[in-house]
Amino acid sequence: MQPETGIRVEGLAYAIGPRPVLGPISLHLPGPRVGIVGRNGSGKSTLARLLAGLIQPGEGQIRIEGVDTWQDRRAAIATVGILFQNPEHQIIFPTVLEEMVFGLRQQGRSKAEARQIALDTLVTFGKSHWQDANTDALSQGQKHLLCLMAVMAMRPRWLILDEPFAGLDIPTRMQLVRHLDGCGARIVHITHDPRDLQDYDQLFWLDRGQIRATGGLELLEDFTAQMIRDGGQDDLAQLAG
Ligand SMILES: Nc1ncnc2c1ncn2[C@@H]1O[C@H](COP(=O)(O)OP(=O)(O)OP(=O)(O)O)[C@@H](O)[C@H]1O
Repeated sequence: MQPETGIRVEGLAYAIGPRPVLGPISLHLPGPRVGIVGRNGSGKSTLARLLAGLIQPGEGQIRIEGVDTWQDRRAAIATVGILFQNPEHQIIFPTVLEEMVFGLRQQGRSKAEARQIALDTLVTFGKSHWQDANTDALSQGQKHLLCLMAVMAMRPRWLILDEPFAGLDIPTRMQLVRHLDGCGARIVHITHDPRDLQDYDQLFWLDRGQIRATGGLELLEDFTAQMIRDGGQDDLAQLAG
């Protein structure tokens, strides 16, 4: 039998209390680059966390390269990494090297091996001089890059990006895109901003927890047109039930 490839989402649903937040959805994301676009509150972060195996599906299953990301956590941390919108939610150690070593230790590597891989990764990114830097003293863009380096040190086959460029200026964004393009992982990029997905050809539109459309770049035009129509309304006034 051929090994399973890509991301398979089957009957995935998630609710918070009585309130359905996502799904049920079924998808096959072959990669290498998948874009998911949706409005605020459409369920993007929930989907990102489910894909990375950080929260338990209410119903259904997610398999990435055949690994059930919730059931098999050990295999999952070798298969999928996630970058959050806010690096402050990811960085917990006082120095760059310690931050990078942590995930590798979680993968079961020895101290010496984890340290060596972290140092090698810093060399690959041209950032060896960062190893003893204080993480608190990094700029927002530098914190994003540290998170990317820390996750790439773990050599995931897939990287889930949850609005990774929100709040970054144009040069910082361009530099991060360059690093991402060269990182070698397959990517699921989840965002509210269609401009982030101009180079993506497998696109999905997430709307109120459901997949509203699937397609190529034309999907971004439809999404933008709908967003402009929504902008003419006052749906911010509606509170979630
Ligand atoms: N802890 C929570 N309690 C209640 N409702 C929640 C909670 N977390 C998320 N939700 C609701 O679930 C829905 C999906 O949230 P999610 O954060 O996944 O959306 P999103 O598309 O990432 O939003 P944004 O773009 O604003 O970050 C939203 O309607 C949100 O209000």
